[in-house]
Amino acid sequence: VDLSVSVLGHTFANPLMNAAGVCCSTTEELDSLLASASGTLITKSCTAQQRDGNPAPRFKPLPLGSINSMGLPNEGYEYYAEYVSHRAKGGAAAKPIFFSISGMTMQDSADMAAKLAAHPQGANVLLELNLSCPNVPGKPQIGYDMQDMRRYLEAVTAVYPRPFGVKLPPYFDMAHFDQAAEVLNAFPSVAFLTCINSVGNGLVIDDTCDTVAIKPKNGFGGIGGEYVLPTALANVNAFRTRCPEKVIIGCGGVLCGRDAYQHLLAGASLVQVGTQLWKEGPDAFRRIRDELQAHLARKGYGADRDAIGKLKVIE
Ligand SMILES: O=C(O)c1[nH]c(=O)[nH]c(=O)c1Cl
Repeated sequence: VDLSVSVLGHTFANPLMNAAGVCCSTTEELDSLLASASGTLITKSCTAQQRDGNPAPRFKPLPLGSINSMGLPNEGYEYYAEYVSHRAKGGAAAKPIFFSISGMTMQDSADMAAKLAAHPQGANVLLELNLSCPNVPGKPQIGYDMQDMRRYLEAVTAVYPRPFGVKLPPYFDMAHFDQAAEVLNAFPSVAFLTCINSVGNGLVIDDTCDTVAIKPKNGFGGIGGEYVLPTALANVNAFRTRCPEKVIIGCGGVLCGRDAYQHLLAGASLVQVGTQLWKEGPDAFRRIRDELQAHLARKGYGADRDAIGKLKVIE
């Protein structure tokens, strides 16, 4: 089965990649993804300057997923810009690299986007603008404020001439799907949507000691893993149908090849792996890729792209 996917001006050997934030904060981690069976990779969401992030414990793996309130720890924009200078390749050896930006202010995001636009490897980098970090105390999610989201996209499109994408939070109401899609469709250069970021502000309790699992925000943090697959699939499909000109990247609840297949059916062209990558390491990509390949073959598909958006409803 041909797993290659050609979207956004690039061809990927397969649709799998990491979710921003997981196994992608340092050169070593990023190189481990580059060496893995993933189709491509994305850098940790960066801010203008290096950040330590929230106090630990700030991440906990769980039987059915994970909770995190990292607080945007990252090495700063220049570190990741330097990384893509050596690693992003065009031409035959292409492994285009996604670059996640999550400025502490709109101005910071616009400034970093302008720098990325001028980057020598700019044509081999795909910007994913993070509008959905749920874990910086005092900073409400941009993706949940439609006017804020519009202002952000106006500021970034004013300085970033290339097609780019946004990392969206999960929405849970049809009216919100409609409102968000209306804003996003007003920006043709927003070429892809990554659905979803973690389900914000869950609370995990360790009842052996009657205590919350993580320290920041009195234990409130973003939920990932098995818990979120139905919500992720709904968001992939909702934006697939509302934004037909945009590419959808699925993220959320992918543990195995069949989960990735479900994201394709829902309308995703690429599929990100977060919590399961954290638990299993980059070898997860070979396993999930082979499982996806086997599943598509069993279903009689010649290529994974033939499955994209093929979800049937009950008439
Ligand atoms: O706390 C984080 O660093 C974080 N954690 C998430 O679950 N999603 C994000 O976009 C970010 Cl930026």
